[in-house]
Amino acid sequence: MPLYTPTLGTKSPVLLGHCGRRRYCSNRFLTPNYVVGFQSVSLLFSLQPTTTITRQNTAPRHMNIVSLSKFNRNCSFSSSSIMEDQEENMGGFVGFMEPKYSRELDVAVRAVQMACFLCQKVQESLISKSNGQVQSKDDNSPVTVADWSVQATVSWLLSESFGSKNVSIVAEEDVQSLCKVESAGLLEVVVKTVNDCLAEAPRFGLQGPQMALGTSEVLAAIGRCNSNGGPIGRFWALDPVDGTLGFVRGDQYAVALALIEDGEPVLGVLGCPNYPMRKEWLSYQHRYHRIISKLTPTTSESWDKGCVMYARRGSGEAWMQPLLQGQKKLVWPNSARPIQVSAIENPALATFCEPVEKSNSSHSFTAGLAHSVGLRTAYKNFDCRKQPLRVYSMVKYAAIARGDAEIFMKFARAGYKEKIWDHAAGVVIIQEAGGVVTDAGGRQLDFSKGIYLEGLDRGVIACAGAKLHEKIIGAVDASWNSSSL
Ligand SMILES: Nc1ncnc2c1ncn2[C@@H]1O[C@H](COP(=O)(O)O)[C@@H](OP(=O)(O)O)[C@H]1O
Ligand SMILES: [Mg+2]
Repeated sequence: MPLYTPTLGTKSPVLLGHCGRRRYCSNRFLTPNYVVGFQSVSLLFSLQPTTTITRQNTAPRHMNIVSLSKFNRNCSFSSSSIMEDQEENMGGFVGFMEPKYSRELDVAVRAVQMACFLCQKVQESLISKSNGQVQSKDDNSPVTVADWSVQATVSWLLSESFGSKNVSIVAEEDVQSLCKVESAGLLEVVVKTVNDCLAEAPRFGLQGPQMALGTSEVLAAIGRCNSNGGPIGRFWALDPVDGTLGFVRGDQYAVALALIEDGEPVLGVLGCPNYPMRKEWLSYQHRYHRIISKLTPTTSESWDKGCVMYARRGSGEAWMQPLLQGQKKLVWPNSARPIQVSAIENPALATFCEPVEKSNSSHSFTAGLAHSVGLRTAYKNFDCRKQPLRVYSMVKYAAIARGDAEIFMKFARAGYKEKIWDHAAGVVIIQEAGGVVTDAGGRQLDFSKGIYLEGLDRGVIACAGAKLHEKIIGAVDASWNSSSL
């Protein structure tokens, strides 16, 4: 049986079990059925799957807590001993039983952590050097540096981890424009940015290159992301910097990575470097966050920490871990905690979010919907006008998954085709956190038709629960014909 060995440190895999929907082992989220796992695997095997031993706080440190309430048949077993520092919380996957895609999820989360680290550095220099005056993406601007560099870095890390022959990636940037003579300066900065980031790989539990990558290797890594997706086999969908406008404005943006197999997203990882811990701060500009952070003592839960959310299809769990700070080393599970959608079902109590730019989604149409179902809206900035929560990028998906908002709606202008990398990671995370994501016709988004969400009916609707979802779908049907969309 395959044995998953964590990439971090010299310690052995963890012996915690994962057992179906919402039964994860975590000190903070204990479920009733636990057994004590011992270093002796034969002893553990001798226990019946239904055996229940209540967890005792006095359990010796060399023991671990293993939930055997339901063995997942897809799991495999490892005979390795226990990591003490991983006892606290498993953060989504484990070594003792190895659910499918464990290794892919491990590498993806670490790679997104690194990508966020890279983006933070670029965004920081953007804000400090340009005083907010930044060029658009097409003009060899610093944001382009982040886009290219994240794509190269993630592509290189995935290829190193799984072998380039086994890795197929669909991503936003294509390599041609970077190969032009006039892009030589930009390419130089990208190569440096990628190497600076990859030099930190061991800190994130991944292997970096032995020598700095040359220009051709960086271009090759970017160029490898040329898959067209499709219905068969496995590919990664990457949006290196989602919410470009948010990024250049020093506001919200996300790094989104999903693994799609046979047309279905099976893993979703969303890095949200500016995701505030308080939802009210989502609609503030970055500069307000900076002021607030100076006034508010920084705690481990502070807004500027940023986070990575992730989920595996069918696990019934979604997780959030903070971004790695300073020079710290990523020790799994990196204080991960489970996240869940909000329990609010009453539209009058629900908050809805949507894109900041009305060119990306019709604000007037969603305002009509909000009114017709009686949605509450969030207060924006300091002016107390009632507004929905308008946030750049897939951070909106993150807000639903974490329970900070209940509804996300996007209705692009007619003719605009949504791309798979703008949704795949968020869909898995929301669904595993307990939410619902469909098009406005109530159908699952179709990730099997290439790079676009072909056949999307009108718009995307994500909700914390089925009741809210049903109401929104009904409201769309009722008002669509009279809309200008
Ligand atoms: N006219 C349009 N209508 C709808 N979506 C658009 C659009 N133009 C760009 N987008 C997509 O919307 C994403 C940003 O989402 P949001 O508006 O929610 O912040 C963009 O991602 P990138 O910023 O990665 O290009 C892009 O994929
Ligand atoms: Mg995008």
